Amino acid sequence: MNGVEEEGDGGGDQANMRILITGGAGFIGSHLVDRLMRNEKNEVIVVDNYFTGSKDNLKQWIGHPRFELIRHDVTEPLFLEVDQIYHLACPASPIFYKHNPVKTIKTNVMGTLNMLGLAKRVGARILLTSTSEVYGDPLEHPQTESYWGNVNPIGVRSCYDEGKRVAETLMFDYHRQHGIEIRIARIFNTYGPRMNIDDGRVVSNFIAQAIREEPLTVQLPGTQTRSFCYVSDMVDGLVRLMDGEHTGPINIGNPGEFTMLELAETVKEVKILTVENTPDDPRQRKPDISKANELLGWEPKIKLRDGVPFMEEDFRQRLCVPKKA
Ligand SMILES: NC(=O)c1ccc[n+]([C@@H]2O[C@H](COP(=O)([O-])OP(=O)(O)OC[C@H]3O[C@@H](n4cnc5c(N)ncnc54)[C@H](O)[C@@H]3O)[C@@H](O)[C@H]2O)c1
Ligand SMILES: O=c1ccn([C@@H]2O[C@H](COP(=O)(O)OP(=O)(O)O[C@H]3OC[C@@H](O)[C@H](O)[C@H]3O)[C@@H](O)[C@H]2O)c(=O)[nH]1
Repeated sequence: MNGVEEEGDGGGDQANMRILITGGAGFIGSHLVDRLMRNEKNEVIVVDNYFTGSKDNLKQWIGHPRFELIRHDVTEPLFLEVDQIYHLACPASPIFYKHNPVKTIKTNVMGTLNMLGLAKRVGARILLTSTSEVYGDPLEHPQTESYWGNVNPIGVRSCYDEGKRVAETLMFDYHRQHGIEIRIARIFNTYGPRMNIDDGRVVSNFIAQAIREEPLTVQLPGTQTRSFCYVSDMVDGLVRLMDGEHTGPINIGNPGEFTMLELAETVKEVKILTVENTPDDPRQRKPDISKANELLGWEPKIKLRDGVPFMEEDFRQRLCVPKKA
């Protein structure tokens, strides 16, 4: 995939696993589909409402006998027979999740409740893709899983970060009360091919702007930091977590930390335009990944400077802008 050699057999040692991926038409979800489909014992079902995802991301699998794609909104109940559920469905880019905050929190709360109900009915193991945003604007750095976070409960990001916090609570309550097998990944900023070109997240914005020869929009102050994980590393971490013995929550992310100004320089040395930021933007973010390392034997392999060119190549193809000789 995209110049990066992938590991593993697609996960799932057990014979003939039927695996549901909610949000599987999105960025991370579609790469997870590719990975799980490589194991011939896996049957993969994707449900997605196409809010931020696209059938195009799954075009190589449509019509495959072990693959099924269902248009469905996870805020509605779902009745299927599956062995594992990767529950990703939720808009992830701040511009999209703030666009309809009520729908975002419904997706996090009702969507997770519905998927837990499904897991309970059929005895499936369920993995939630939670987020580093549960740490809010963190007062501890780097962030370990034991940190409870610094989150504004009534801010414009709350539909997402508080939504994911409730989703984590629901996962643990179902686990304690009903014995459901749960896994929680706290994902840190992830990038790679297939991100929506107009997704609004910083890496996709900068790469699209550089290709279009537009100034890179660095939101003030520009010294805020993020840690960026390449998507193949992320998918590998998610599969290890699902197939391992630990509930989590476990941070999955790349600890390499960059300011937004440094990121702009990594993408390309072009003109930078500083623009206003939005409220409650976390000032710093970096995962402590000791737990993922010890419990899952996982660590990221792709450095930012190596991953960005794969994404640039994908964006150039989709924007039909070849690289200048
Ligand atoms: N990419 C990151 O940096 C990052 C970081 C932390 C957490 N996550 C989490 O990982 C998951 C996937 O993120 P992504 O980056 O691939 O985002 P994405 O927006 O590309 O994918 C989300 C998918 O969920 C679908 N979806 C949204 N609401 C739905 C609903 N109500 N019913 C059914 N489908 C719905 C969308 O159409 C899309 O296909 C999300 O849960 C996100 O919160 C991502
Ligand atoms: O064009 C841009 C876009 C964003 N930014 C800055 O880049 C930083 C990262 O912003 P993004 O929108 O990419 O993502 P955020 O880190 O704020 O949120 C993300 O966190 C983890 C996941 O849960 C989600 O994918 C998303 O909520 C912010 O400080 C933002 O101010 C820019 O400087 N310029």
